[in-house]
Amino acid sequence: MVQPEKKKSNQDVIIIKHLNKSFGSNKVLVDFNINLEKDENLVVMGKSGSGKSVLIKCIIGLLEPDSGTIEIFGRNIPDLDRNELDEIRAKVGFLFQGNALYDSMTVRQNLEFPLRRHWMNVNQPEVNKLVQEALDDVGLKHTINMMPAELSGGMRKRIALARTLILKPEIILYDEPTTGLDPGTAKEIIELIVAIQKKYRSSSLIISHDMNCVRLAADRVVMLIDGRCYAEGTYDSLKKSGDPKIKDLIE
Ligand SMILES: Nc1ncnc2c1ncn2[C@@H]1O[C@H](COP(=O)(O)OP(=O)(O)OP(=O)(O)O)[C@@H](O)[C@H]1O
Repeated sequence: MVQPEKKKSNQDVIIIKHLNKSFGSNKVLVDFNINLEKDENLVVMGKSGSGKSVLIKCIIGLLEPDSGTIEIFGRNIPDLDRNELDEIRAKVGFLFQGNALYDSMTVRQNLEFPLRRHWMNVNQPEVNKLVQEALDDVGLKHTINMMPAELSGGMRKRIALARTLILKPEIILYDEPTTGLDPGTAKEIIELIVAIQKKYRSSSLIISHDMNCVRLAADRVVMLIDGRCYAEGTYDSLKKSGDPKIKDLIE
């Protein structure tokens, strides 16, 4: 097993300890431990069916772990009630794999939606400014009055990212952000993720099995193998590993 490298900072925004989650006899997460440091892009890699989605669902409180703790900003997610979870969700952006845009709403209405839900006191001029700024961040100001169906797959991903960014989240969780995109568009999305992290100094946890995403975006990589954090390190350090399970995943 590859040992963790020396840590960059002591500020962890997510700390997951001894997380266990099974479905019947299927042990998906087994004593799983990771931390997300402030200002880093952490990629969690794993094969199909390894438990990446289960992990992200536990983090956002959609699935209840069997045991273990998931601390975000010092609050243990499984202990929170609906209102407390909502407060945390306003500070933790989540980019869904399928984007989850509302097809019957324009781009503007999609972006206004989280503001109306979480920042009820914000006035219309401020809403307009935030919508423009979020669209500018993803390079799609001209799509403001378009419907999602009029956009390409890459553009829909960018709009979904703009909708995540509009609440200025301190943490962003990405669920397979490049799935379903052609390699060129996927690379653009990865570059955007890196640019966003630099601009807002946010912390990102990215679930992915896309090697380009790992190579280009990850400050640190965690390998989810057999339900555990099997290895952790930079892409370069893991690439040099002789461990067959690591080689199998990274190649
Ligand atoms: N609600 C559920 N009920 C029963 N089993 C589930 C449930 N959700 C996930 N699983 C099981 O947990 C395991 C991990 O699934 P998960 O979706 O987390 O994999 P993944 O790593 O995200 O895969 P992929 O890359 O294909 O999306 C699988 O064996 C799956 O069948």
